[in-house]
Formats: sequence, structure tokens, C-alpha cells
Amino acid sequence: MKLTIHEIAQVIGAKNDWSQLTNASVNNIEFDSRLITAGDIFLPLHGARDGHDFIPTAFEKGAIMTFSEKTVEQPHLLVENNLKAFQKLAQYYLEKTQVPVVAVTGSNGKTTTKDMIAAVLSKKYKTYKTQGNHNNEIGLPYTVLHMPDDTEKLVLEMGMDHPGDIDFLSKLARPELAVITLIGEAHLEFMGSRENIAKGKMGITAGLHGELIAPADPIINTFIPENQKITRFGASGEELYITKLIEHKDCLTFETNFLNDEISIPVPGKYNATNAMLAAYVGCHYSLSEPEIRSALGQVELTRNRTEWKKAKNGADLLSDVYNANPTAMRLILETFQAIPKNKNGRKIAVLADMLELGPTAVQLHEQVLESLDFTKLDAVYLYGPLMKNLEKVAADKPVSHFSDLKMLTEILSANLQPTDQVLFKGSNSMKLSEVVEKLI
Ligand SMILES: N#Cc1c(NC(=O)c2cc(S(=O)(=O)N3CCOCC3)c(Cl)cc2Cl)sc2c1CCN(Cc1ccc(-c3nn[nH]n3)cc1)C2
Repeated sequence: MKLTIHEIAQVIGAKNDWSQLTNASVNNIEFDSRLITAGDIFLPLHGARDGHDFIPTAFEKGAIMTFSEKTVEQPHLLVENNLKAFQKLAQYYLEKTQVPVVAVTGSNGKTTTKDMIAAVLSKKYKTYKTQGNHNNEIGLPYTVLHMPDDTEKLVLEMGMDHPGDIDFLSKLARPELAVITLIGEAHLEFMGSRENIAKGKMGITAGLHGELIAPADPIINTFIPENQKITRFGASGEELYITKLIEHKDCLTFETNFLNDEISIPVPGKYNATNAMLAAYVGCHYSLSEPEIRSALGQVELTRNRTEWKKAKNGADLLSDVYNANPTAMRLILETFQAIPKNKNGRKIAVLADMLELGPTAVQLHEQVLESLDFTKLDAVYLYGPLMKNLEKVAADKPVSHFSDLKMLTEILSANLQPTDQVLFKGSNSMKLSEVVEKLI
């Protein structure tokens, strides 16, 4: 990150006297104190715990500065709100570096389309893209401030949980090209209707100063700004469409109305052909040759294990969230899972495994997960791993059971699973809950 401390202090409007602080160049900015290395700035966020509690740890790990919402003994930049300061800094950094942004959103497929666009642009430009699920008001500025200094194109995924989320991200990132993959049914519980989802996704035009690529779905038509340059895709007759599709078990080949030759991708599914078609069009927009586009899409590496609902063999709904095994992400996914209405006559079950490398407060952090469990919504909680044993102890009178053995957990879960159940799986990757999910689907 090419920024100095005094420059950052000015940009975020630090309220304390920072002129006496070192004006060193900053290495990175982190909100997870485990990731702090020498020369970093720490960003205390209000996660499952108040991030300010971890300022001492951050400095032990080599931080040279911290944002702070209160006066602290360590060298700090005092601001009203750390997250807003972080977002303002990310917006400034994009203006300063002038790195062009391609923005991607949509109810499904945005992560795959983001990966495919980045793969195509990487053939010609030094390209950086959203990592994992860092697509929200915290993850997007984090991605901007972590892009390598030689980045020439930035592909940003924009996620939406609530109305207005995308407008905010678009105004921060000021994309020169935006892609909406599709207007589906996701997040209806927060968005209320497909119209609201469409309006929410079209928020991507709020900061857009270039072309929009969007589905032919008429539901977005009333939200298209005047004079907006737009290219629609969909069925035959639209500006972009697939003319031929040959699906295989784990790959597919397709042709389009705007490319001369066929394209093959190493994943099946017509929706992935559409995602690849959008990535190919973005490649054409940036003057890549068809051979470059074909080569990129033929070997694309997709972000694995996205947080998505899967169906068990018996029809039960499984939500496996394998990102960010930290106390905040655990709290956020539990809040989301518990807010979703149960299936008719169905149960809601949470399967929670240890969060690893949490440092000396790991036991308390696992006990504190109790604050995020709403037993008026949850019918059962299955715990796995030695640290989660601490949560079982503090949840004595609740429907909570602990397993030390993954095989036993899998057998019990499988034997009791009902077709109308909803089950959440969350824990550190190395706890291998993904193996339990694989056995159930
Ligand atoms: N609360 C909390 C903690 C973390 N939270 C996050 O990283 C975090 C994670 C998320 S997120 O949901 O994962 N996410 C981020 C990117 O975009 C998508 C969404 C969000 Cl939105 C916000 C935050 Cl603040 S990371 C982390 C915590 C608390 C424990 N920390 C390790 C640690 C534990 C103890 C000490 C310690 N040292 N000495 N005493 N205590 C130091 C560090 C690691």
C-alpha cells in the first residue's frame, strides 16, 4: 500500500495531533490482529468483540499505528468511526492510484463471474480481485487497500444484504464497467420482493462512470438511469446470447453471437456458460483477442466452497460457510441463519466447530458464541472440537451436544436428518466440516 501515516491522517481527518507521529510508509492495514506484521496499521472493528481490545496484541505483532475511536496509549489516529475512516481511505486510494475498477454483482454467480473476468483480464493486465467473500462494506475496502502496488485492473465483487448496500460500494469504488449476473430470489427475507432485489442490484450504477452489462430481465428496466450505456444479455435476439451449448460431466463448450469460435470452460452448468460469456465480453471490451479469452477461460480457477445453500440427499437444506472462521463471522452467519424462516414442520440445526488460532482468549471467545445462539429459533446445536467443549459447558440447559469424533457427529446427524431440516455448518477449514456436508449431499 503506497501511503504514509501523515497522508492517511489527513485523508481520514484524524482528530488528534498526529504531526508528532512517525510519517513512515505503511505496509498493510488489518482488522484481524492475527494477520498483523511489522509496519502495519491495525483497524479495530466492532466484531464479535470490540477490536480496541486487541490493540496491545497488534503492537506486540509489529503494528506501528492503529485507528481508534478513543484515546489510547499506543500511537493512534483518533476518528469518530474506524470503519467509515477505513472506507474513506479506500475511496481515496482508488482516486490516487487511478486503478480502473470492474464491478460484479448478482444474486447468483457473481463470485464465479468475478473469477472468470479476472482470469481473462490477467492475460493482458496485472489484475487483482476480491478474495474469498470479501464483498461487503468491510471486505471491499479491504480488497482495495490490499491490491498490489502494480495493479492495472481491479475486479471487485459487490455483495448485498440490505437495500442500499450496492449503491454505497459503487460510490466508493467508482467502477468504469459493471456486470449484473442475474436477479434471482436470494435475500428475499431482507429485500422483500424481486423488484427490491432488482433495485438493489441496480445500485451498482450509483458510482458507475461507464458501461453496464445486465440481464434482459425487464424487472430492472425502471431502474436504468437516463443516458446509461447498457448491454443486455439473455435469450436469442438480445445483444449477447449463447448460440450453442454442449455440456459434459465436468466441463462444457459453448458458442455466442459475438465470438467467432467456441469457448470451453472446466466447469459444467449453463449458468456458468453465461458467466463465461460475460467474462468474454468484458475481455472484448478491453481489446483482448479471442485466443487470449479462450485460453483464460479454458483454465480458470474458481473460488471454492462459496457460502451457499446445498441440498442433502434427503432434501434437507444445508448452509456451509467455510470462510473467515473468526468470532465475528461466526456471529454474522448465526444471525443470518436464525433470521431465515424454518421450512414447514422443519427444524433449524447449527453444527459449529472450533475456530482455530484465536490466541490466549480462545476459550472465552468460544464461550461467547453463546450470545449469538437464539434458542427460540434453533432446535439443536451440535458442537465439534475441544474448544467448542467450552461452549457446551456454558450452555448446560440448552439443546446442545458435543462431539469429539467427526465420524460420530456425521452418523448422528445423518441418522436424525429430516427432509425439512435446515442445517448450518461453520468452523475453521481444518476442522473438516466440509467432509460432513459432502457425506450428506
Ligand atoms: N471479534 C473478533 C475477531 C475478529 N473479527 C474479524 O476478523 C472480523 C471478521 C469479519 S468477517 O465476517 O469475517 N468478514 C471480513 C471480510 O469481509 C467479509 C466479512 C468482519 Cl465483517 C468483521 C471483523 Cl472485526 S478476528 C479475531 C477476533 C478476536 C480474536 N482475534 C485473535 C486474537 C485473540 C486473542 C488475542 C489476545 N492477545 N492477547 N490477549 N488477547 C489476540 C488476537 C482474531
